[in-house]
Amino acid sequence: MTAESDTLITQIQPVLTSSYVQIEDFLTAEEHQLLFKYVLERESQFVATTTSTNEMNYRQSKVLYSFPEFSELITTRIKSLIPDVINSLGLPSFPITYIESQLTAHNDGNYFKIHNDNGSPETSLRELTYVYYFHQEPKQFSGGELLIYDSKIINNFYVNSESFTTIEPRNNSIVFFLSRYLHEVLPINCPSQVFADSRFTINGWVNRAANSV
Ligand SMILES: O=C(O)CCC(=O)C(=O)O
Ligand SMILES: [Fe+2]
Repeated sequence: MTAESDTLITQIQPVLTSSYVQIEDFLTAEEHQLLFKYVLERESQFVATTTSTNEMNYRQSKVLYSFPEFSELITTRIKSLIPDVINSLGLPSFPITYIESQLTAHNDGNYFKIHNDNGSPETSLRELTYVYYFHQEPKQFSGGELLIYDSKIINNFYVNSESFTTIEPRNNSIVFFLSRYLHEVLPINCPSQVFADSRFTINGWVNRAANSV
């Protein structure tokens, strides 16, 4: 196919607007405080993140993969919100098998470039992405907005359109969106570079049953 016909196809595809839900006050003040303390005590257990494609310079942040004391609380609460979230996003309901979770810290200069969350065989059952944001008050970083791109379908693939929605990583809020949406985390500016001043998240994926569509 020529570059010219490529351009033509790009131009005629309709833009599919991405939708998302952001819910404030996801944890109680006490839970939020306990979580923050828990994270600070485990700084040494955080490791550098990688991506499933192992591409260089695609993602920079730290992650804690095991935090049973909180992952249980978070996933239980997410399960109770799912019917409302699915409704708000205008999705048909789907059978949920399991919910993944990880805990990340973005500090000065960290970022996550444009990607989707279910593009490989191991991740193809991820239907919904959630991101719970928490940080120290007053906030000690700027940047780190989440951009969710609108889509177009080209040659049977979802690709990002140029338009996007900017989401503020608001303390104690949780965001839900479709895992297939292209999204990115803009670079964080955290002048102190102190771990406690990071942009923290508990984020993960709601997986559907293998035989559901
Ligand atoms: O931290 C965020 O806002 C999004 C993180 C993300 O896209 C991911 O972990 O896949
Ligand atoms: Fe993502």
